[in-house]
Amino acid sequence: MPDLHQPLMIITDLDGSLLDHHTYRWDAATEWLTTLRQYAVPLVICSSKTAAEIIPLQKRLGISGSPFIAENGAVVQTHDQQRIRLPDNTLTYDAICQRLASLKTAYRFTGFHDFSDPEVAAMTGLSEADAELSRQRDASEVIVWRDSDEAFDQFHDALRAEGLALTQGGRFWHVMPAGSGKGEALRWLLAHSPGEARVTIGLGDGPNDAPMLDAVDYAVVIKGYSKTPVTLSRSDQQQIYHTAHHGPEGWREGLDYFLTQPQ
Ligand SMILES: O=C(O)[C@@H](COP(=O)(O)O)O[C@H]1O[C@H](CO)[C@@H](O)[C@H](O)[C@H]1O
Repeated sequence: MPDLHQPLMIITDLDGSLLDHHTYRWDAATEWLTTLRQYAVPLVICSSKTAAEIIPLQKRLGISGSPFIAENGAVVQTHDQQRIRLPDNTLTYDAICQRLASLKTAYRFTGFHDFSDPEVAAMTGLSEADAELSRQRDASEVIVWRDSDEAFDQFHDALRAEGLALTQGGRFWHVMPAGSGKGEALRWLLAHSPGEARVTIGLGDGPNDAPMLDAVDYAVVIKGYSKTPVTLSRSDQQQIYHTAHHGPEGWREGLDYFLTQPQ
């Protein structure tokens, strides 16, 4: 079991994990946030939210300046505040939107690019100001699917042919460059982090968190609301914990499980 006296790193998803799925509050996690600060354990956000959303949130969480993973792994900000797009720093948001626009004649879907701030606010429960931050995307698009299941499979193939990948968050589908993802981004960030190797604990609730939860030493699968289960490829069951609670209560439960058990 990991313990607070060894070099640790916590990697966390936001919506439905550290943040409540509906209210975006994190009250149940505050005690652990204080403890992690006391022990100087880095807390790395790994979310499908944008950098524009994550930076003010880091400030409110007291972790400003920490590296983070945004847009499902298509964007990474390093310890020295360099922001890069993965996998190869080339595919911009505009380029992704252009490729998606070419598929709009064949399939029915709507992206954050096409919605207004009030529309995104109404779908998500974010304020209009926060919805605006969620629409400041650098390297991935969020979409609402409006076509049939059959068309969805063909759409997925068409995306692959365009060099794009698809993943599912708690609320939305996300289109990003092929080869990017939360797991790839975490591996990249760990490889580019200075200092000693750290034992990693990851927490997430959605199918898009699975690659991140496969890439950490200890995985907390937080009870989510998505109908799609979180399926991990790893088989080391002793290093995986499934919570009974949703959101920040589950987040607290997961850290309690791995960090407060007698050694
Ligand atoms: O797809 C979704 O359900 C969420 C998931 O975000 P996480 O990876 O769970 O932090 O992300 C989208 O919606 C959020 C609002 O509910 C926005 O804040 C994000 O920018 C957007 O990517």
